[in-house]
Amino acid sequence: MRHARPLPASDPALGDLLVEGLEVHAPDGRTILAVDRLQVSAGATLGVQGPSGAGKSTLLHAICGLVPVAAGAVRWGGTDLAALPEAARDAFRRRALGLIFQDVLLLEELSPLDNAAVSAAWAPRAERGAIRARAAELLVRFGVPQSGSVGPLSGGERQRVAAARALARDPAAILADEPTASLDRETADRLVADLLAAARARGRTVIAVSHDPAMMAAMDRVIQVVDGRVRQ
Ligand SMILES: Nc1ncnc2c1ncn2[C@@H]1O[C@H](COP(=O)(O)OP(=O)(O)OP(=O)(O)O)[C@@H](O)[C@H]1O
Repeated sequence: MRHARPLPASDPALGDLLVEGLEVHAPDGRTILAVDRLQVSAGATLGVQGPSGAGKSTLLHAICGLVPVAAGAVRWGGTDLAALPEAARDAFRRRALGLIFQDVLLLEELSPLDNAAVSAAWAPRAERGAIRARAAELLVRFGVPQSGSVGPLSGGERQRVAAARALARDPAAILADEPTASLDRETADRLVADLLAAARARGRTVIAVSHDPAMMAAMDRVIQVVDGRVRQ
């Protein structure tokens, strides 16, 4: 992987998230999400619940700059992600945000450790050792082997490798979409406990979409998304 300039270290002082007047439209122009105001303090954990098709994933994608927005602002501290061009949004996301999505895409030919430490590839040279060390530590904590290929890993183990990957660079905020969807109760509870403990220990923001009541119960605050609207 080649990058013109290494990205600076993750910024722990990213600040609060403030979403204002946000609108996301489908390609046919239909409004699929409209948020008047949503604030998440730096270091807080927020759960997002709601019926299927309500707009939860769209909200998460807008918050991390993965979908273009038709109107409004998505401010992380002083940066309005919605106002940035796509390349700058991508750079911001790589630098400041850790993503754990439902479809866990791992590099099949690499080991769990190489997958969890993959962000070292685009980090400045001086940070690479720390990222790899953190990735190794997280895999131990999550109970996943570091070596071998990821091919034979179970869905739950893959989910935990993805969580370690999201946390290894120590991002200022972690955004998760149904991180416990494919896990049994015990594994889900352990992942949530580990994820929140790791984030809280370092004052990191967590925003998680989930249908899992146990996960929602562990969050500082829970909002509902219904018909493309946020109910606080
Ligand atoms: N690219 C798109 N084109 C057209 N419609 C879309 C697009 N993306 C999302 N939608 C629609 O927007 C609505 C919200 O979708 P979204 O995936 O955000 O819901 P969700 O609450 O996350 O659902 P689930 O819980 O089933 O994952 C749905 O009606 C969906 O069909």
